[in-house]
Amino acid sequence: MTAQILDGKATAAAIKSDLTARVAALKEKGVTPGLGTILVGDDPGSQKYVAGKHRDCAQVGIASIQRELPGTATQEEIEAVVRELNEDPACTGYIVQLPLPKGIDENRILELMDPDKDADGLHPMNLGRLVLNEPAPLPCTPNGVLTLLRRYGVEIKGAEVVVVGRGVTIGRPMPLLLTRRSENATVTQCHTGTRDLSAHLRRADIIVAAAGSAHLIRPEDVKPGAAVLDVGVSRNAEGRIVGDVHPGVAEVAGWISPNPGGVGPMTRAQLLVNVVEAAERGVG
Ligand SMILES: Nc1nc(=O)c2c([nH]1)NC[C@@H]1CN(c3ccc(C(=O)N[C@@H](CCC(=O)O)C(=O)O)cc3)C=[N+]21
Repeated sequence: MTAQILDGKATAAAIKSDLTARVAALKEKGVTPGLGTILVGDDPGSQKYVAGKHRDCAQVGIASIQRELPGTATQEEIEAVVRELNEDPACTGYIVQLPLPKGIDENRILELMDPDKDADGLHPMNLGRLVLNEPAPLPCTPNGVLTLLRRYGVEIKGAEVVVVGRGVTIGRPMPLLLTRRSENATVTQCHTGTRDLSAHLRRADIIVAAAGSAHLIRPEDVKPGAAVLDVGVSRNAEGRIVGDVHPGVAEVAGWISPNPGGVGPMTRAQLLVNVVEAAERGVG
């Protein structure tokens, strides 16, 4: 058996085409959504991701606001740019590209953001709203995973889901999304302190691998027919992306998300969704 591909690139393209029409409708009402990005330092990976986000914006008609600071920027200098975007009416949503340089208090920066302009869904107010089941912009990567599963008809209701990882962007919010009444999955969260990871994985109908550990998920760990989402990003000696999922898993799984071409493009698409929804709330 060879797994069906959960094609994030194609799904993101479909989402962007839907958003293009919604942005055009907003513009007719006199509202142009604008995505801001704050990038600190010159990490080539971060530069590439941010450039991709602005390319997406151009495709769907969202205005781009780019702020770049040197890696030597102080806490106060970054906070001044956050305040500026909070005040800027042309900026309807923005992100602070993570990670920030060593010595910068990341959480303080996030807390300073206007939660209504939080395009990532990572502001503590919005994470709190998610816990409380209140409407909030959803964290982009977990929401991208969910959208991909829905798009391909993977049964989530009643499914045993294993989330591997407990990072703030994926591991921690993912179970919150999956256990809402609208999803009704049963979730096990595994991490580096898990005693027998394979035992948990082998029972899973859906695996969300967000550990950042190259080829952690091996074919013998996967129940035949399971859906496997590869969220991890490591790089090999040549600088190529290596995911958390061993290539042999494709022979066992029922569905698999490629990496690259899976969850990454979905993350970017959900970011645009958050920006457009925030602008629509402003209009409606
Ligand atoms: N505030 C903040 N928000 C983020 O959403 C955020 C962040 N900080 N910091 C870093 C991570 C990483 N991230 C990715 C987004 C898209 C791809 C993506 O589109 N990847 C392509 C390939 C890109 C390549 O070839 O390098 C793919 O998977 O097909 C990857 C990674 C968002 N992040």
